[in-house]
Amino acid sequence: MILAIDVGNTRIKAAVFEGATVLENFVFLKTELEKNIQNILNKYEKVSHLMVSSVSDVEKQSFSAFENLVNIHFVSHSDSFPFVNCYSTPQTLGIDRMVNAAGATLQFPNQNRLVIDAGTCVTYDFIDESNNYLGGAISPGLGLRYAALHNFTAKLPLLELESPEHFVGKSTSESIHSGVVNGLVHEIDGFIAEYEALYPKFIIILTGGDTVFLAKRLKNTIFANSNFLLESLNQLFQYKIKND
Ligand SMILES: Nc1ncnc2c1ncn2[C@@H]1O[C@H](COP(=O)(O)OP(=O)(O)O)[C@@H](O)[C@H]1O
Ligand SMILES: CC(C)(COP(=O)(O)O)[C@@H](O)C(=O)NCCC(=O)O
Ligand SMILES: [K+]
Repeated sequence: MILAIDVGNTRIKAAVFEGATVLENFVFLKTELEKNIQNILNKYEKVSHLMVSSVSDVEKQSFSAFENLVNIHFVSHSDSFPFVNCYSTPQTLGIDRMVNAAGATLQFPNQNRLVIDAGTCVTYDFIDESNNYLGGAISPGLGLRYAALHNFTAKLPLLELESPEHFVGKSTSESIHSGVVNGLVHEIDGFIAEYEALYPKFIIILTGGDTVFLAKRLKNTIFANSNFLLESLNQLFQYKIKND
C-alpha cells in the first residue's frame, strides 16, 4: 500500500493506494501535516511507502517523524521519468508538473497530451507522441486572480469564487466574477486552440482543485480528473520499481 502526497501552494492532497485503486482521499493544510499523516498511517497500517511531490517549502525533513515507520520517497529532478525533458531549465521545472507529465505519458501512451492543472497557479504541460516533454505555461489560478485584484488595488473587494451570472458585469462584484471566471475559461479555450493549430490531435487532461468548476465551462472534450496528480504519483512509484 502506498500513500501519495501532493504538497501544493494552497493545500496538501493525499491518497492511499492499493495497486491502482484509491482507498481514500485526504485534504489538509501544511500546518497540520504531521497530525494528518500520523492519522492516515494509524488507519492504514499496511502503508509501506510515502511518495511525495512538493512545490512548497515542505521538505523531506517535515516527514522525519515517519522515517522509521515507512519508506519515504521525495520525487526530485534526479529521478527517472518516462519522458525526455526538453525544458531549457529542467532543474527549475515544478515537480508537480513533472509528475503530471509522467502520469500523462504512462496512462496515455503514443499520443500527444496536454495536461492543465488548475490549482494555485494554472499550469499547462505538453508531451508529444514521442514522449518529449516540451514545456507549457504558468498563469494565476482562480483564487490568485481574486486575491490579486484585491491586494493590488485600493477599491476592489476580496470576493469568493462564484459563477458569473452575466457575461457583461453590471456591478463591481459581477465585473470581478466575470473577469476572473470568464477570463480563465477563455484563456484555457484559447490555449487549447493554439495547441490545435500546432498539433492536429491530442488529448487533454484537466486536474487541480478547480477541475469540477472549470470542466463544465470549457468548449473542448477533456478528461477531467481532480485526482490525476495523486494517481500519477502512484504510477510513477510503479515505474520506479520497474526501472530502479
Ligand atoms: N477547500 C478548499 N480550499 C482551498 N481551495 C479550494 C478548496 N476547494 C476548492 N478549492 C479550489 O482549489 C484551488 C486550489 O487547488 P489545489 O489544486 O488544491 O492547489 P495547490 O495544488 O496549488 O495547493 C483554489 O483555486 C480553489 O478555488
Ligand atoms: C508553477 C507552480 C508554482 C504551480 O504550483 P501549484 O499551483 O501546483 O501550487 C509550480 O509548478 C512551480 O513552482 N514551478 C516552478 C517553475 C516551473 O515549473 O518552471
Ligand atoms: K497547478
